[in-house]
Amino acid sequence: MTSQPDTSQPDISQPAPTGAETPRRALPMRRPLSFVRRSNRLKPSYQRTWDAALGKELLEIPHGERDTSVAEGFRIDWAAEFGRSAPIVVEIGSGSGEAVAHAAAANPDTDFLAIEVYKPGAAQLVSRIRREQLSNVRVAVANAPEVLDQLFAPGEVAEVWIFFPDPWHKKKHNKRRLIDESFIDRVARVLPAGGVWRLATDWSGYAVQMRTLIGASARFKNPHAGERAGDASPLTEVRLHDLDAISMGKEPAPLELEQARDDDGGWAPRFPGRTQTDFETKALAVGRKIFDLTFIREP
Ligand SMILES: C[S@@+](CC[C@H](N)C(=O)[O-])C[C@H]1O[C@@H](n2cnc3c(N)ncnc32)[C@H](O)[C@@H]1O
Repeated sequence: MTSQPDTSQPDISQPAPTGAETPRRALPMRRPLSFVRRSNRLKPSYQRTWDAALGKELLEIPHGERDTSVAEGFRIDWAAEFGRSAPIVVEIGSGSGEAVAHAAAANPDTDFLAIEVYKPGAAQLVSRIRREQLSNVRVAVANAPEVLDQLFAPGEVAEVWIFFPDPWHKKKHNKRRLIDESFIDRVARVLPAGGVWRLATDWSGYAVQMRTLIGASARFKNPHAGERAGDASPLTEVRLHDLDAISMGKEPAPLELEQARDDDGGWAPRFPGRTQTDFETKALAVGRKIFDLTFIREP
């Protein structure tokens, strides 16, 4: 079902500028995509919903050279789009939108933008939004780094959520991971001081990468630094039994307690606003552990 990744894309490896004085800008550079291009074909019923929602719940985004890019100069006035001024939560990689739809229904005073490149997933979300008559969600089918750069002014987003980003767990694919230094700068730009970045992953290597990279950024603070360390850390448990290998049906190579012990911790408690998606349910069913992280934008 999957085709070869499109590598003819803008490189987004350069840090985006940050700070209240920083304007929006697009970065036409080269970097591997964090997603593999899959079939965009929709079932007829979803196609009908898609057509009806285009320009309404489904943002009509003019694309550049790729169908997932955002055309240079395209902007959205969010207050006009939602018909009000309310905090905006951006969920990146929404999949079929279980989490964002659930959160939008529970938080009618907050506006939500779901960003997803996979059209059939976005179509499911659009269908859900219409079925549940949620007026506070919009869907952007485009590459998330470009959406952040071009569609938001500095400090315009109250929270950024990324739950279960594609793990790209093979070493040779690690460079495709969405969360790297340049992406951290992008998120920092759109959040105001005190803004919140919530993440979750079921892949311990990616969890450590997030904890290390974002934790090292002067722009973010981990409000749970040092918490859930040692025996209380999910990382200790994963390493001790090599749960990642077991969950993939591979021969485990468990570590001795001394090497397995995660003395750093820093894991957040499960964010109560994050509903359990099918994706997480499947991960738990094969014995994977979930890592939650929260970071606060520093002034
Ligand atoms: C593993 S799925 C998780 C879906 C959902 N968050 C959940 O918990 O069920 C990751 C999603 O991120 C999307 N994605 C990956 N890179 C993206 C990007 N650069 N921009 C937008 N979506 C992206 C993928 O298409 C995929 O649907």
